[in-house]
Amino acid sequence: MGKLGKFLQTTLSFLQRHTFNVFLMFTAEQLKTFTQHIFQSIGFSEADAQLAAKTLISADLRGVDSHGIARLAGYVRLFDHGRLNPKPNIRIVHETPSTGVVDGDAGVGLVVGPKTMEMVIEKAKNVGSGWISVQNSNHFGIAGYHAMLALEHDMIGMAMTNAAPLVAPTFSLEKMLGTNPIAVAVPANEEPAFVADFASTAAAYGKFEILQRKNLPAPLGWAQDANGEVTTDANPIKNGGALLPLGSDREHGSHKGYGLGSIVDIFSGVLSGANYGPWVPPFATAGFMAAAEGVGRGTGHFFGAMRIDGFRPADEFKGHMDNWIRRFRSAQAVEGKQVLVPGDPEREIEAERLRDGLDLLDPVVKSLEELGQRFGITL
Ligand SMILES: NC(=O)c1ccc[n+]([C@@H]2O[C@H](COP(=O)([O-])OP(=O)(O)OC[C@H]3O[C@@H](n4cnc5c(N)ncnc54)[C@H](O)[C@@H]3O)[C@@H](O)[C@H]2O)c1
Ligand SMILES: O=C(O)C[C@H](O)C(=O)O
Repeated sequence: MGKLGKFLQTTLSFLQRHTFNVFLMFTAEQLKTFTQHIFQSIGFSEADAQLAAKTLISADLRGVDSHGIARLAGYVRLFDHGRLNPKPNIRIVHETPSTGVVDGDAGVGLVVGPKTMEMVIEKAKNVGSGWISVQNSNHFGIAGYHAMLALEHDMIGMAMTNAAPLVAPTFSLEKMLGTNPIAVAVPANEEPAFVADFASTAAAYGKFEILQRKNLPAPLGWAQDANGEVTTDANPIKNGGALLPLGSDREHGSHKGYGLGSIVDIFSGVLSGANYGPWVPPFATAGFMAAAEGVGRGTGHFFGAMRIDGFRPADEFKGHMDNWIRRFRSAQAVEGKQVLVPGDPEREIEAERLRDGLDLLDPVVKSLEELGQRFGITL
């Protein structure tokens, strides 16, 4: 199709959406194809664009709306600012049989992550476990996607990353850490896997972005203002404030969230030679693109895989995981509630969204339409 044809198609789709308001449900496949084409438009190979799209849309499918296609424009902004290499040479630069450092060559973490997971899984196959710290990467989306890649190999998977400094450690007025998530995926047999995947802060920054899109305040305990006082500001960073570690304040255990976020930062940044703490380059948050002078290279991640049969026969372990999961789910619950196991909510949403498609908020659709117009791609 010529440029004019593409322009007309994109414009028609825009008019249809806004005139009849009928196209707000999307299938995951539709979003994946659109995302792949956008990544190809900025120079990704077809295979890398496909992989990046699969990683990104896994968030939308799992109900993690903060970290899916809503962030696509952000990744393109990284490219526009010269921070994202569309054709990276992702390679091990230092290793032992079980450990190593990968240089992400300024690629997107959505691709660096799964490729590094393949390397840790290979190491685990050979020597029982594999651990790789990554330097010179960019934002990798949801940590859970990467950790879960180990499951089909009867391995426990782990993934973590450091991120833009938006978080004030306990008693700090300065933003020193990212929202630094941790994911651990553990296989079971009859039951679906245990997948814990969360930021080391009271909430991921993406949850603030959702509140901003909906024009809603933030719950108390998520952020502090410029003076270190509690705030319900859904845009605390713009106004000089900061996000709070898991626990929110010292009395409720923020020192532990601060500790967890620091462990992630040290494993991902200091161990690999990436930037760490306040030097981690910003992601795509509007207005925070300029990278502070670095102490390392790019953003850092940390990945691990452990072979279950390095500990005990895999079937025996997975049988006990089934038992663990069932017992926790059947714990007596408070009125009107049910005890869940990490991974349960996302799996339920994924089944629904695969069946019914998924809805996107208007500002997200608008950002996709703008990308579509720019690159002549129809959503
Ligand atoms: N790439 C980055 O820089 C970055 C930074 C921060 C967060 N993230 C991602 O953002 C996403 C959201 O993070 P978050 O901190 O907002 O997560 P969250 O607070 O929504 O917690 C999600 C986790 O809690 C579990 N869960 C939810 N309800 C539960 C219940 N009742 N019982 C037991 N478990 C339950 C879920 O299964 C999941 O493991 C994650 O996927 C994370 O990896 C990425
Ligand atoms: O947005 C970031 O800088 C990090 C992360 O994706 C988050 O939502 O907390």
